[in-house]
Amino acid sequence: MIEGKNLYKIFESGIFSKRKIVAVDGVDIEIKEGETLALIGESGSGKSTLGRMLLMLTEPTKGDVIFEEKNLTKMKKSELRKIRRKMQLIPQYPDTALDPRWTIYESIAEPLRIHKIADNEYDKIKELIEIVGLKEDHLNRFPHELSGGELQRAVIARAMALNPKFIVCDEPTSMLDVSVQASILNLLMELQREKNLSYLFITHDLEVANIMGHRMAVMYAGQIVEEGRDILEEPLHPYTRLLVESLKMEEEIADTELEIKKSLGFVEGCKYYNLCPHRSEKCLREKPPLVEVDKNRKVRCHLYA
Ligand SMILES: Nc1ncnc2c1ncn2[C@@H]1O[C@H](COP(=O)(O)OP(=O)(O)OP(=O)(O)O)[C@@H](O)[C@H]1O
Repeated sequence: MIEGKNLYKIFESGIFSKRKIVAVDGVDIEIKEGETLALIGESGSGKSTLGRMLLMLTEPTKGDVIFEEKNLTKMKKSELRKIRRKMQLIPQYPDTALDPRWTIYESIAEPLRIHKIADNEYDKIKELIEIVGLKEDHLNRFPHELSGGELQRAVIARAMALNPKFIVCDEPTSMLDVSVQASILNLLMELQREKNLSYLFITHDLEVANIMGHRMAVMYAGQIVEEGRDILEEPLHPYTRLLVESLKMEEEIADTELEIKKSLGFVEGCKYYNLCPHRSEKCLREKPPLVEVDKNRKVRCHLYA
């Protein structure tokens, strides 16, 4: 469905002495219909640049992008514009994807208007926000009046407006709380099942990559160093092995910290519990509220609650 062949992107920076940055260094990549390829790698390894090249938002320095058997790199701008509606981007920061001066309704309506779609615009938009789990009431709000999770749902609704076939999800949940993250990942998986979407899912989180990806590709310094299924169970490249080992170490550290906290009775309750001469059972179990003892003084202690 979409393929990148021998893709390179070389950026030039600096005004006087031009410095070349090889962001993507000869990548071959293929994503099939209904498939998610999870792309992992550290910051600066070229993941976003590769994603943007597949969408032709960043022009490749060299190489080809083939989408539904058409070579996008050889297309005229006018032809490309028609194809673009089938390819969308869900970015890391949902607030940058929506105009802060527009209501959510206007933001979702914009692509429909540009592509002159939907006679019954309101019904179409209402249907879209219901699909992503928002309510009609959200439509008249501005982006700053929505939570991070709601905002990302609105961005997904906008991306879905033109019935895309391929979506680059660029760290779509990394700015969200863990509980909200899970619901957005579930929504993306549901949409994929219903609409047979293909995703390039960019993340630096191995666990998220493992949940989302049918296959995984590991990127390092602009190159794909390992690709395939079950990579985390049996990593081959030394860099992938290092990533998997650090994940295991992080999990072990988190488990140990939790055990220590539990043994100290610190999981909930008062942070000063261990040292406090006035501690009680309640202090161990319940986090004390910050109470106003008089007009000029507040204290976080159960003795005053
Ligand atoms: N427009 C640009 N001009 C110059 N250099 C750029 C540009 N965009 C990206 N780069 C450089 O290309 C390299 C790859 O950047 P890219 O954003 O693709 O990495 P990434 O893996 O997505 O990182 P992150 O996870 O932090 O988003 C980096 O060295 C970056 O500084």
